[in-house]
Amino acid sequence: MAHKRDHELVLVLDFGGQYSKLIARRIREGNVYSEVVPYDISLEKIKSLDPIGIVFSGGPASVYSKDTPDVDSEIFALGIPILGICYGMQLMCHTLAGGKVEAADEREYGRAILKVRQELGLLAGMRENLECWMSHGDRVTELPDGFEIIGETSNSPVAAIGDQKRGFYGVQFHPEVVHTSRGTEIINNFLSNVCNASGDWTTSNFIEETVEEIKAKVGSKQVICGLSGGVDSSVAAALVHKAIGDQLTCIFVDHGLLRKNEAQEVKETFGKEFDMNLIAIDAQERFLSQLEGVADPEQKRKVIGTEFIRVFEEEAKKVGNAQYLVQGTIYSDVIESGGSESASTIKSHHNVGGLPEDMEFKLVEPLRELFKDEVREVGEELGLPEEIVWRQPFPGPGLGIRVLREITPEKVRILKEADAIFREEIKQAGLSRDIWQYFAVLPPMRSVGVMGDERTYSYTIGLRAVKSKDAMTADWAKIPHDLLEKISRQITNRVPEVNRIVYDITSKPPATIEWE
Ligand SMILES: Nc1ncnc2c1ncn2[C@@H]1O[C@H](COP(=O)(O)OP(=O)(O)OP(=O)(O)O)[C@@H](O)[C@H]1O
Ligand SMILES: O=c1[nH]c(=O)c2[nH+]cn([C@@H]3O[C@H](COP(=O)(O)O)[C@@H](O)[C@H]3O)c2[nH]1
Ligand SMILES: NC(=O)CC[C@H](N)C(=O)O
Ligand SMILES: [Mg+2]
Repeated sequence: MAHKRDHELVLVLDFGGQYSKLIARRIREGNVYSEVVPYDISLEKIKSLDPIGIVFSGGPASVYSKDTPDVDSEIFALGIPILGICYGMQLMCHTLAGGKVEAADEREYGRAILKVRQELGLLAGMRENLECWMSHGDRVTELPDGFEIIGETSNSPVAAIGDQKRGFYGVQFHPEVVHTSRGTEIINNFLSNVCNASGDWTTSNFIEETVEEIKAKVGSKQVICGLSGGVDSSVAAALVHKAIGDQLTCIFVDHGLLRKNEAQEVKETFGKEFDMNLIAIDAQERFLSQLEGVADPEQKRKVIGTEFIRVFEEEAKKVGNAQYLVQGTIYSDVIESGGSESASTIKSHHNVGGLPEDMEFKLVEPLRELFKDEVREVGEELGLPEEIVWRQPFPGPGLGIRVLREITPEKVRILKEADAIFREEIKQAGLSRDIWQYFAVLPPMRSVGVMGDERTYSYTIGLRAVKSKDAMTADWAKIPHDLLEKISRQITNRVPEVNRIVYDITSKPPATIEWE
């Protein structure tokens, strides 16, 4: 996004955090323009941009290690308010006189309860305890001069700090994620109480601008789109179709790793709802043969990413040698694939980090900067049907990353059956809109059981169900025990290869939503 000169600006310095972009989004939602910039941006550049506030993001490094991302200490002399989040707070304490950061005895991931000690600055107006989301292994043990503690959790005595005079604040938790209750208010407090922002920014019209950009980019050329039936590629296809109409051909690939009956359902829905060219490809055999013997999760993702592109290349030749490929890539795919300079690779999403190096397509990814909930808003505004907009996310590599380790046709078949039963039960219980994503996984293990007085040595199925909004953080869904019991009974009765069911009760972080 171009710098909007005439508006107030808050800069987010990116230390490689998973949520850096989310911080900027929250600030813009608070009506102040914000941009993410690399942490090593020069002081001169900062001065020339004249921000009203600066945020230091989180990041994977530890401030006390060697060669970690840091800042020029002069940044604290510019007279600009600063908010440090997680690594950002630790860096502030490590750099300013008097502060100290050490590895914590106990690491802290997921939910924590913040006790507000002082309703000051960031925490103004927040008397009661707040639910907040943590993801750290280091902690601040000594405060820099001038700072005081304004909030604590049971594991982090220094969970929120401030130096009111200089307008410096720090939080160990992440106010930018939806799982931190009142996180938005904390960010708004920083903007209005600390930076004295007037709030002169409004989000511009995404659809109109994007349609114009697509037209300008592809002109009269032929374009293909990888269409999965999921929200992201449907919204991307609808946007591109709005821009260039019949120049677009959508390609749906059945790689043999789809859910039970999915290929049929996607073809039907799209035939009915969309007036677009659609080609369906049966590529089951080629994907499964490429995946034979591949067990490493990252390797599997790369094999799948490459094979997708090979199929698209073949099809592109048949539709006027199309050189543009539309993908429904969204921001979480990008950041998890290690999409910023100092960010870790969490997993290579097939459509970003899993792409082959020799790919020649020019990519058209109109949703690359958006989060899932924003994509859904755009989908609704474009008038896409509810069953598409609110479809639960399904990863491009499909069951390929839910059969853990090596994939065999038998394992895919077992997982398909168990997963279909789980989804059917959730739907029947009326919970499908309540739970964000729910599915079964097949771990690479067997265990002993007894069925009809006979010993069994069979597969375990893991059930995963989470609540989320944007996939950046997630909490496990509290499915009623009697429903879990029914699901367990149904799966073990109806899928003979399975004798044990486990339910995943980890949040993200520390886990991710998928198991691979
Ligand atoms: N079976 C498929 N056939 C063709 N393209 C696919 C397929 N699966 C994934 N893709 C491409 O990869 C992109 C990323 O997949 P991803 O699953 O994240 O998105 P989606 O399927 O569009 O949405 P959702 O996250 O809701 O499932 C898709 O937007 C699409 O362009
Ligand atoms: O298109 C995709 N290609 C992939 O390679 C991929 N991996 C995970 N996902 C989906 O992304 C969201 C976040 O997943 P994780 O918490 O497992 O990282 C969840 O909604 C996942 O289902 C993928 N989508
Ligand atoms: N999320 C973060 O910014 C983590 C900071 C640091 N790596 C820690 O573990 O404490
Ligand atoms: Mg999908």
